[in-house]
Amino acid sequence: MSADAIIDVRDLHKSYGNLEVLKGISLTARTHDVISLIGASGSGKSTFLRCLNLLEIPTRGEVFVHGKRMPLSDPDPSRGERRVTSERELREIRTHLGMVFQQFNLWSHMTVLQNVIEAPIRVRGMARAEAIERAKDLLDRVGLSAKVDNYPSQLSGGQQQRVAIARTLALDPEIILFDEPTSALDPEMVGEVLAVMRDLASEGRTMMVVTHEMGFAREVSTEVVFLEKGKVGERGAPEQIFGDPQTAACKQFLNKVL
Ligand SMILES: Nc1ncnc2c1ncn2[C@@H]1O[C@H](COP(=O)(O)OP(=O)(O)OP(=O)(O)O)[C@@H](O)[C@H]1O
Repeated sequence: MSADAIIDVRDLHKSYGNLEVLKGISLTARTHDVISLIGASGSGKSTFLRCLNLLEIPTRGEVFVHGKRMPLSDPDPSRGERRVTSERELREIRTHLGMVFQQFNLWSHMTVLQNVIEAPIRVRGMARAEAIERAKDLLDRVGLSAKVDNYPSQLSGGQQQRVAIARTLALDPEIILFDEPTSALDPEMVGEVLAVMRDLASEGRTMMVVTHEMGFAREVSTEVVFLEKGKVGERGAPEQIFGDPQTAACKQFLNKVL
């Protein structure tokens, strides 16, 4: 593993009962990488992303974050189940991995500002005044300084997703995992969220993005990974994948979506 790898995934497998969803995926994300995961519906993109921070428990394979192995018991061939061996370690490692979900997942009983300051105060023990100052800066960056005292239900989907991004940034994670961040949005709101993500990429944030937005994948990624039926079908620079795909499956997929 190279020294600057933030996430190193080795031979990841995931099954739900008899359904084998991930069939051995290896992938490394280094500082400043923007990796887009693309592929047909059901190819395993979201499952892969959720295995990285153990929101799903991989059946086999390992995930290393900064060289530290995610705390999982060894695969048990008889039962196929693995368990988290240290909740404390998992919590610690997760602070390096931010995640933005399709459905925003904001706390509905908290204002926008409270949503953003909660984790820094609770997880990092940051002083309240400092957390508020930082949160206001972040909300300004995502264009929402006027909404700090609103509740999520008073915001559009695009605005809620921008709050979710600010909330993730508040912990200053080394990599941000985006799980189809624009899929739940009305079309007119997709652009404002992608614009924030483009800004993050241009300032060198390390990101892994499951997306159906091929324009974003093509223009912003440093690497595109095409998943096909739970395996890496093809991977490469965006100009390679979009300009000259090598596999029939990737060509067919791109013909359908472009
Ligand atoms: N909790 C679960 N239990 C059983 N099967 C699941 C579960 N989560 C996902 N699957 C199945 O795993 C497969 C891959 O799903 P996943 O959501 O990872 O695909 P995807 O590539 O992200 O698709 P999409 O682009 O439609 O979101 C699908 O067949 C799905 O039905």
